[in-house]
Amino acid sequence: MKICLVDEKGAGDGALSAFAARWGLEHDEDSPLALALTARHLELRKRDEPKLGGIFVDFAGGAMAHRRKFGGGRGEAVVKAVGVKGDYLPEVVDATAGLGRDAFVLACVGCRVRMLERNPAVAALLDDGLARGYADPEIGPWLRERLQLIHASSLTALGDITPRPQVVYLDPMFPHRQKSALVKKEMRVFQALVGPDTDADGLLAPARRLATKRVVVKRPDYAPPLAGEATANAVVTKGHRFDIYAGTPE
Ligand SMILES: C[S@@+](CC[C@H](N)C(=O)[O-])C[C@H]1O[C@@H](n2cnc3c(N)ncnc32)[C@H](O)[C@@H]1O
Repeated sequence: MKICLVDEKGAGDGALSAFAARWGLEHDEDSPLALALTARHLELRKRDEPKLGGIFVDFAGGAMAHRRKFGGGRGEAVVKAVGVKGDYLPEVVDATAGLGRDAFVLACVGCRVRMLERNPAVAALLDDGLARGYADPEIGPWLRERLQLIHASSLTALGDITPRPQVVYLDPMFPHRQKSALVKKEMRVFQALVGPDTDADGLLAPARRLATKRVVVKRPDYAPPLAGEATANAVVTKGHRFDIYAGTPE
């Protein structure tokens, strides 16, 4: 994938090309998107709209820390949708990890989550956030146990995942209905990188074969069900639906 790679921490040409090779990235001076290695973290920017600011993954601080400390915990819709109850904490494969927010909410309540992300720049952002999260004295010890990243496409990789999880979680990108100026700044930067996941329908069948208990699909409330497969079972919030499908018992 071509993107403008920026070295702001003085990593040097060798380190920058090793980083590019590791993630399958190619430096492109003319790309409208930049991935900057700064002294603190890896940051994605939209070069033609600098006012939007950069995005990076931060599990230990910022909005995710606030959500961990003051958010809904077991009351979060995604937690209810995967079926957490009492001592039951399902193992989850998050097959469309993105910036890892939903996976982190699940990890915070005690679920083990294997995240799959195919976009190399998103995977690099996530890996950078995980490394800092793993090193954090407060969350590091349990985060290392509960949250892992696999850089792969779920369309092909779901068939090889062992051991099988109880739940597979899907949250593919869906075209936004709001005019782009209204979409949150951060979301605009992310959308510029990822775009709609037009092949997402192909994820439902392999996800249902892999999960031993259920598949949960997050959709905006105006979106049709994934792969046109309607289900009566869903957790509904303001703005979203978490559609629930049966998996394949062992
Ligand atoms: C809407 S975002 C997910 C947001 C995530 N739930 C969160 O809480 O941050 C969708 C992500 O799924 C990824 N994705 C889509 N199809 C995929 C596939 N077949 N395999 C792996 N990742 C995929 C996209 O690259 C994108 O980063």
